[in-house]
Amino acid sequence: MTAAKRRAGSSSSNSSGSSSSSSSSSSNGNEQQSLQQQQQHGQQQQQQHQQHQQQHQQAQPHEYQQLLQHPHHHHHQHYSTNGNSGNSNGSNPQQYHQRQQQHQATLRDCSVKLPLDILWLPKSAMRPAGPDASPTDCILVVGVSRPKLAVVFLTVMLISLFLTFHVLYDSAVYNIQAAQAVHERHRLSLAASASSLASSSSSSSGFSSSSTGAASPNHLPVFVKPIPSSNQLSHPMVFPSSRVHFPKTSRRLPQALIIGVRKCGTRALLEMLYLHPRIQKAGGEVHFFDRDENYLKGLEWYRKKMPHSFRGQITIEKSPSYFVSPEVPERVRAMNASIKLLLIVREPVTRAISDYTQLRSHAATAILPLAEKDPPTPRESSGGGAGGATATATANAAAKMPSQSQLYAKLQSARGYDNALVGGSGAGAKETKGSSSSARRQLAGGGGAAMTTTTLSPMASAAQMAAKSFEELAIFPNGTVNEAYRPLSISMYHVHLHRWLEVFPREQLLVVNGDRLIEDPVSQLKRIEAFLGIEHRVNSEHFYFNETKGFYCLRYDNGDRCLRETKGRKHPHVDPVVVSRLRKFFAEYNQRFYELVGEDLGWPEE
Ligand SMILES: Nc1ncnc2c1ncn2[C@@H]1O[C@H](COP(=O)(O)OS(=O)(=O)O)[C@@H](OP(=O)(O)O)[C@H]1O
Repeated sequence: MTAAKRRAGSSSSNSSGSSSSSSSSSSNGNEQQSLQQQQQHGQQQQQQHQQHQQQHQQAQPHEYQQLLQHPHHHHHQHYSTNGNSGNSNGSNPQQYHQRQQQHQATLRDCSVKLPLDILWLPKSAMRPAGPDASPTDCILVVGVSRPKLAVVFLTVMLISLFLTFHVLYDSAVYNIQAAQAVHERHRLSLAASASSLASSSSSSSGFSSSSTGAASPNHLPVFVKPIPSSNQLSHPMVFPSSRVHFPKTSRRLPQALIIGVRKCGTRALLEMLYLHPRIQKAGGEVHFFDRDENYLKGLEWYRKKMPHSFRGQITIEKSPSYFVSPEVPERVRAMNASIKLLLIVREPVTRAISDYTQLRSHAATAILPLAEKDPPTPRESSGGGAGGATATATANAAAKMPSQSQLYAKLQSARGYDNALVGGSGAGAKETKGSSSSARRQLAGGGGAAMTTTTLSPMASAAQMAAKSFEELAIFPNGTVNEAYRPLSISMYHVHLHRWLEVFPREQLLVVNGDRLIEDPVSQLKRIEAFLGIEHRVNSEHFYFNETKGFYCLRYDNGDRCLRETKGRKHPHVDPVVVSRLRKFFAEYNQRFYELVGEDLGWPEE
């Protein structure tokens, strides 16, 4: 084989040598002369070639016959004859045949080992020699001596090529997605900063940053994870500094849901879980299952609201009002019957007070600018236009404030309670769209005996809401508990949980103790990791206790974060007699809840 190649090399160098001599002659004479010379030269070459072929065929006619009949065998002879014919022709024919046999034996050995045979032949061997054929024209014949092995060999090569291409493609896609994620985070960060200037509302909370250092307890700056620098990307999952990079991400429907309960630490739970490299979270509350207008948009709409995740990661969404919305369990099951459900609960009275604190805060935020501006036109708000607006606000102040429609939307959401149940018909009731009078009743103190039927303007409603104390709203003057008061009815956990357990098996739902999550997050997270089937990764190094905030804050590679100021609000003082009264009231409900979940959470009964 090597000798055959050498032969081919020398043939080609002869060929180039002759072409260079022809070019030198053309440069010496005129064009016609050189043309004639070239023609003569060509004819000479043809004659030489024909002579050479005739000699060759005469000397070894049987080789060409063998070639046509048995090219592999011919190859061996051709190789040995061409490699040694000069010497062998002049030597002892016996020695020649011995050498021939040795060569053939060696080549047979090689052909056994290699699946491919490469045969280097003059082209003339494959077709009748024509006038234009040159002795230097050769043809490379590749024969397959072991076809099965060759097929395997080619398949492996093709697969390798495909995989290489695939990896390159994936890494390109990954880079594009990474760039988009950075851009998106940058956008969110700017939006969060803008909204924090406009208002301190807490619709879908993020973080406040303690890493900025200057945060005062009363006005912590709003924080949505920091804008990453080009070489320091903050997302602990998508851009891990010391984590494995998986090539492909896509938006996936959630495999786990935090279904509630409102004000029990749903945000804290989600952010803490997000410390785990196997968890991805939907940024805001999507309200897919509890809002008809979203649900009708379909699962594809919902999926697009989900973050990009790698294969093997778990996407989690939280919308606390899922827990109290009657139609949600069935809808969730229709999406994924084996979804894992996380329910975080707190001691019911504390939860109710927290709920009241948030509602009052929303009402207060809404009421101030409303009092300083004209009431909105009907086009701006569905909430009616009456109200004691004054025209004293300066244009400057107005420019800094959120728009009327924004404020009314906020107020609506405070009244609408995230579209979950309200008022007079107890814990299982559901708000019907546009039932603003029932919402107003809620703001004014709930249903029951003390329920007012007066139609109130949004501002008046908000004013009432902000003015009434928790005690007034929770307990009627006659001393009975206002069960229809929504912060209380949501705390009747067993009523809502019952609906879920009619649809999902108990083992698909994990009850997280929200009070313990505040005091000892790691122990609760361990349980959740086990429930979700992911390795234990979130530990005490991920947390530090922030004295100013009075809560654990989260520790990332690139800084420390506390939840924003709407999480961990200071609660108003509530008369201990009322607290005790409510705890007694809830004792029976709590027992039923313990029975449902199979665990005594030990909430105080007075
Ligand atoms: N680490 C940490 N930091 C701050 N806040 C924490 C934390 N862990 C739990 N919590 C408690 O979370 C309560 C808010 O609950 P939610 O996030 O479910 O509220 S919401 O329904 O989404 O509005 C919030 O309730 P309030 O204290 O009444 O504000 C907190 O008590």
